[in-house]
Amino acid sequence: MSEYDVIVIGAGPVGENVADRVVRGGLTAAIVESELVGGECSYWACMPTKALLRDAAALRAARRLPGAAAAITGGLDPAAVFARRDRFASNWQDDGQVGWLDQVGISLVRGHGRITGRKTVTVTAGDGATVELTARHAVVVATGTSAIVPAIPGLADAEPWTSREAVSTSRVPDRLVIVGGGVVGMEMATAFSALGSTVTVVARDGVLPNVEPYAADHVVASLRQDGVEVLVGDGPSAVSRDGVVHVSFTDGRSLEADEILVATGRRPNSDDIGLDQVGLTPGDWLTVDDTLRVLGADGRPVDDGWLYAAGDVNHRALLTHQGKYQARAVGDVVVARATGAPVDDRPWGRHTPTADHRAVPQVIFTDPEIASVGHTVASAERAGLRVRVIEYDLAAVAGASLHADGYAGRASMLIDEEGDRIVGFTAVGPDVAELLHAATIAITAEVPLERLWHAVPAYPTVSEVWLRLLETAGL
Ligand SMILES: Cc1cc2nc3c(=O)[nH]c(=O)nc-3n(C[C@H](O)[C@H](O)[C@H](O)COP(=O)(O)OP(=O)(O)OC[C@H]3O[C@@H](n4cnc5c(N)ncnc54)[C@H](O)[C@@H]3O)c2cc1C
Ligand SMILES: NC(=O)c1ccc[n+]([C@@H]2O[C@H](COP(=O)([O-])OP(=O)(O)OC[C@H]3O[C@@H](n4cnc5c(N)ncnc54)[C@H](O)[C@@H]3O)[C@@H](O)[C@H]2O)c1
Repeated sequence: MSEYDVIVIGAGPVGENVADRVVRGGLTAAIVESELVGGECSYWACMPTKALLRDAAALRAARRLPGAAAAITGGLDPAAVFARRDRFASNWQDDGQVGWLDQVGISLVRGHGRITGRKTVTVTAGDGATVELTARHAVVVATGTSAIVPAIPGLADAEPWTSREAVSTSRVPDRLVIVGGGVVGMEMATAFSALGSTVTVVARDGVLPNVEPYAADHVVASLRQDGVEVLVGDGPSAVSRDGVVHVSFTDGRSLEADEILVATGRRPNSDDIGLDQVGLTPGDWLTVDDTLRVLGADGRPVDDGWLYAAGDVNHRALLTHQGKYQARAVGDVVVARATGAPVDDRPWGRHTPTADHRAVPQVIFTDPEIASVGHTVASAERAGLRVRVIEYDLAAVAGASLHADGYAGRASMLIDEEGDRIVGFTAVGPDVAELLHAATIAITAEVPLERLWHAVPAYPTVSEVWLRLLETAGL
């Protein structure tokens, strides 16, 4: 049996950052990992997907400028794209990250972790050997999520790709069907269409339902222009594979493909981590309080509050940067509670990841990109906020028209009618990703509009849209 101050289950980006903060705070930490240190993000999600998308984005950017376009003599080289992707996925080897754990003094225990008692985690290694770890102060669950494969007749037997297979393949299928019009589905449609696949997206419930509809419309129009078929409103009723994949729909239509990718959302990796030991239901998302202590059915921290959950598994925001923000807060609060230092759990306090509720930034790396933070019109309505919507055509911004010929895009901001502060921002257009952090700062810092008026965007940059939005708002 080994004893540590803190045990973290899951060495994805979130678990690694929790352990790092704990060790920086002077405590000892062990991290348990059943696959690769670095988690989904490093090997099968953020990094490799963005590597798959980046070459095509650079090529499109050059094609939008006549002089640069004249220099392009060939198309995308899939083998070179896959080779660069392999580098960004560290060739699915975790020695680099293991070396970092060692360097900062975090103990790695390889194997599957399960809670087997109060502050106790039993780790089962690949060869079946077990080791029992106990925590003096806290156990933090950071086990992430896995792809959902929906119960469509024949789908599982047809051995569909999930995001893992799509992201790690070195093969471009001639015809690719993507089930799901969410973020994974639309990014992969963008990537594989550029790599040369004929892509059909089956977006039963619409495309990118959580962003402003105008932004999703821009992406759909652009994908359709590139030959991607986007089917909205119907889902597959049956799937089979006999060399090729056959997809049937409820209205009698059917289509054939060489590969099928399921991108229909995520489920928490919580089915086999011993949740029953603390009175919770295996397979559920973990509900947490504002310092990320796991809550029981009675709404109170389970046991006496030694169990925490951070990252995807608590379902607050399924994004790496937001999970790492939670990790910094939870690592620090565990140290504070262990050492008797003050806990700052007020909204926006040091130990409270309040931005999860107010200002979650996201970039969707489609063509065009979508950058958003805070509320959309729909989410503001659901939250009962009265907002004023200000929109502006990005094509009318000097910096945007210089950036690319035929620049098409749009930006909007939502102003809280009562507070006169921005509570939401969305932009869609080529290379809007880097516009986002200004909006994130404006929202988290609750900058009054009359002060924002003095933040002058440089000319001629795409950021000049800020000035245009403020002018449109009447300032
Ligand atoms: C295709 C795709 C693209 C994405 N792109 C982006 C993006 O561009 N930007 C962004 O911000 N987010 C992106 N995301 C989301 C991002 O990947 C997740 O938000 C992030 O990985 C969550 O980190 P995590 O540490 O909570 O979980 P994970 O990264 O899933 O890590 C959890 C770790 O826990 C381990 N584990 C699980 N159970 C156990 C156990 N019982 N014992 C031991 N170890 C265990 C797992 O093996 C894994 O290593 C993307 C997701 C997908 C699917
Ligand atoms: N750039 C980024 O930030 C980025 C990139 C990829 C993923 N992610 C994160 O990963 C998470 C998971 O993404 P995702 O796209 O897997 O999930 P998602 O929940 O965003 O989208 C899944 C979509 O599949 C649809 N769907 C479900 N069942 C279906 C069926 N039977 N037939 C057809 N459609 C069906 C849903 O209506 C939904 O629109 C997201 O929450 C996102 O935040 C982020």
